[in-house]
Amino acid sequence: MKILTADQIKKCDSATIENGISSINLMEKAANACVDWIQVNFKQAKRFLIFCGQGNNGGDGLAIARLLYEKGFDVEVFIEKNQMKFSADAEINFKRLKLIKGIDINNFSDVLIVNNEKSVIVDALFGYGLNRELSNDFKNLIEKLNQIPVPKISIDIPTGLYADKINEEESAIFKADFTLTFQFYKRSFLHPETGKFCGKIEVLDIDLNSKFIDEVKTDYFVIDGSLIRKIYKPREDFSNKGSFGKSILIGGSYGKIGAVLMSTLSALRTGSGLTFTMAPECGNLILQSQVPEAMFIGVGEKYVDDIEVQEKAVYGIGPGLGKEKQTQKALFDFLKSYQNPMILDADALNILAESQNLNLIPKNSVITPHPLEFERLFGKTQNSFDRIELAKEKAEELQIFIVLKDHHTAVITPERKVYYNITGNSGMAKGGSGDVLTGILTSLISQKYDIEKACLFGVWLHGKAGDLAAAEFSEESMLPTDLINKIGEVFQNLS
Ligand SMILES: NC(=O)C1=CN([C@@H]2O[C@H](COP(=O)(O)OP(=O)(O)OC[C@H]3O[C@@H](n4cnc5c(N)ncnc54)[C@H](O)[C@@H]3O)[C@@H](O)[C@H]2O)[C@H](O)CC1
Ligand SMILES: [K+]
Repeated sequence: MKILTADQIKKCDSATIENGISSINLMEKAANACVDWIQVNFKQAKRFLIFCGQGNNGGDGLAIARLLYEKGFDVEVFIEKNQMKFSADAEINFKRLKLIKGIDINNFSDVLIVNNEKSVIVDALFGYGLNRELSNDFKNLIEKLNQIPVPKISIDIPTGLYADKINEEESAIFKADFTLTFQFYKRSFLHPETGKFCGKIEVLDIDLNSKFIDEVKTDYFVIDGSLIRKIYKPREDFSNKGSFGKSILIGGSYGKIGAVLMSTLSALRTGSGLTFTMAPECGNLILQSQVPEAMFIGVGEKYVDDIEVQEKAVYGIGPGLGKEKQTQKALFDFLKSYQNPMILDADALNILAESQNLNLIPKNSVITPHPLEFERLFGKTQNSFDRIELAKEKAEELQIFIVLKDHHTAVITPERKVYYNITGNSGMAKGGSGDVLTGILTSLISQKYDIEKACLFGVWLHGKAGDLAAAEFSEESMLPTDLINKIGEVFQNLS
């Protein structure tokens, strides 16, 4: 799914309106989509307190108020009465609302303490039109609303957030439990500093012009299920273990054998035909007993001191590797003698960061840093939006894929495209999750998935398996090994 800027969404609205539907009917459609969702998800609610701005986001709110009232809910509307300068469509909806006797129209300043547990606050103050910091009046209102302990729904965007950039520090932002957004994810929903205000996101289809959406150029995408269905290749009949590639997972050191073990198991569960673990001898017994399907290649006693080059294999290097001098030398010797794409993770990235010898990374390789590893490799940035911009530069310069791990992991391609993943949960923020991802990616690439597609599929699969593990064990209790055991269920649901 494409992600558009506020400016592009505005153009998309115009293209939709030019092609038949009037702007007031488009607003009605948007409001109806919200009300349909609210009716299903807030059946028990009695009273909706709807806060409306004067632009089209406010217009949506005014229409939602009318429609909810018609469905039998109690509705109170809050507006800025002292200075009413509605947009044309908001004005029409305001007039329609005034005709209804049963809806109280209050001033923002009339908001009282709401302690009715069946009340819901709806934020329709500003949407993608926000283009400067909020005035103090709005800031105070938002701070007051944020304190009220009832469920909160934002229409299109939580007020105070921009669609596509980060806020100034200390901005007031409405803290939603649910954001009902029209047609597209907005970039701000996907970054940690801003996304935490959105709660659960529901994308509501309002049939915006599909020709415009197909043709509009963007570097930013969300990885959704329909994209994955196009990427997934069911296994062919009449195949053998040689048909599904050879994965070699390199890592482990004394005390950190579990990391490479988890990568190995993940590669197997993702379908790798032949799977090897290249690790120090101290890991042999553990690996052979825990993962008998994998083959063991001993390189060193307590740490990796050599990397063997094998034909037609895909290498995933780094989990539990450590940074011993000999290990560093082994990695550099390997990178100097081997030019095929590989997956580099964890200590392999830390070793590269310390040497700053990043040109040794073979073209089309995949690196999987978390934000701190990214910083060690490429330097500090001010915030996560800047980090993505730097990643685009580096992916292009080095001609590699960067899988930037975060709450919403982003895949950045050498062509500077950015794909945000929306599967996964905070139960995956635990040591070992990254090792699992390395195994999954190595396995998919060894099965001849195109590298970009392997990255998109891999991060999505990882998150999806994590969601299944959280559903069974809770986010607190789920382990990376539970996630590995759910990979199969994700494949079952795909086929
Ligand atoms: N395709 C869709 O997504 C549809 C969206 N709809 C809704 O329309 C809003 C966008 O409406 P717009 O009138 O362009 O902007 P806002 O309501 O967000 O803002 C109004 C207006 O306010 C001014 N402004 C900007 N920043 C500030 C500020 N800090 N303080 C005061 N005033 C400010 C500026 O001039 C804005 O234009 C979208 O989010 C949807 O909710 C349609 O209803 C259906 C199709
Ligand atoms: K809003």
